[in-house]
Amino acid sequence: MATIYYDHDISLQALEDKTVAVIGYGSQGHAHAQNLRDSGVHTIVGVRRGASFQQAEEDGFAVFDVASAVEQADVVMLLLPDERQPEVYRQEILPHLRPGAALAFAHGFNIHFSQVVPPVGVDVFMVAPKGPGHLVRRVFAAGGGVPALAAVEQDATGQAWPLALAYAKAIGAGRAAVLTTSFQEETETDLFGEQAVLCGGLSALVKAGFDTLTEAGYQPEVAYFECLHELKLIVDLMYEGGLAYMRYSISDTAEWGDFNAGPRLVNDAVKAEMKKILREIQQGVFAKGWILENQSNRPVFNALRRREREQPIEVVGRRLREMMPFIQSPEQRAKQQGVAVHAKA
Ligand SMILES: NC(=O)C1=CN([C@@H]2O[C@H](COP(=O)(O)OP(=O)(O)OC[C@H]3O[C@@H](n4cnc5c(N)ncnc54)[C@H](OP(=O)(O)O)[C@@H]3O)[C@@H](O)[C@H]2O)C=CC1
Ligand SMILES: CC[C@](O)(C(C)=O)C(=O)O
Repeated sequence: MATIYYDHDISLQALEDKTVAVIGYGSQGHAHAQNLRDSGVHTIVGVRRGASFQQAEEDGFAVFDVASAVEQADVVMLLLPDERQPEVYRQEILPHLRPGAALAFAHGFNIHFSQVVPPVGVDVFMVAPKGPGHLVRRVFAAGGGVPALAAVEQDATGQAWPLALAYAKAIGAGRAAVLTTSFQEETETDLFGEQAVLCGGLSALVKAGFDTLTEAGYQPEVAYFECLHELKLIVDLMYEGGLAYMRYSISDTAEWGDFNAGPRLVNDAVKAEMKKILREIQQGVFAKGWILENQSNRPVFNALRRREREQPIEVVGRRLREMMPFIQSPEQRAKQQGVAVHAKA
């Protein structure tokens, strides 16, 4: 059984009189920085000059280049894209880390796969929210929290655990659940979840459903609402009350179809493929491929990203969402709530 901490188990004392430098002001960065500040933690931002730098300044933070932020920090939370972290770490972080400072991560990839090797004498911990950064901020601002996994890789000061837990509480995770884990467990389960279920598995399921309906001659708009739009409404029920609450709300006809069709689709062959994906993650095969893809300037990633944006389901979806002004686009939400939208190429 996991050890789970909640707000009432955790003290913020370990962060008192400390400066946290949030490095990167993208999806996770803006959320951590704003939640920490709202929790009374002295927070500065370190990022290169550009859109994020400007946004962090507009959001009222003292913003510095990475090296200057690190020089001032007791806790350095590394929220750059995983693939950029090793180079920035070597050039702009390691030479400026204070002895006894803490180096923190929101995902274990670079520590687990040895792309970042911290010196002895610093604490190394992780607080990995189990949710997208924009929701880490949105849920916190609404009074809730996104659960997080916490781990300590190196405890040089003897204070790494109270610090990690205090950090988790300050970003709102203690309102939901803070689970203790290891860098290895977080890295492998996170990569598996995003590939097999949350992002890869789900996108492929949605697209396959949309294609099946449109190839059979049904209208793309009908297929979009059936296979993508309604998914959010169904998943909201699962989030609130598990599978049982979703099944309580849907018709008995739908529930009967769920029981019968689900296992035919996600059958032993699919589970065998999931196990293969997990093995590739555990053996470092996925990590190696992703590192090499980045070293060669992302030729495959960029081609796939371009192709995916022009899929028929995306084209019809953009048009239909324009007619539903109550669904805020990322840009509208940012304008209304003053939150950052990090543009991706
Ligand atoms: N996205 C998520 O919801 C989740 C992410 N994580 C983890 O959080 C970490 C951050 O990921 P994420 O928030 O997605 O990252 P983003 O891509 O959203 O943000 C990247 C930020 O880093 C800045 N940046 C990029 N390159 C450099 C550089 N060379 N020097 C200085 N700043 C730079 C960007 O600035 P600019 O505007 O100039 O490009 C931007 O502010 C990762 O470890 C990830 O695995 C964990 C859980 C969920
Ligand atoms: C599901 C994707 C994720 O793992 C996340 C939001 O938790 C990520 O790395 O972005």
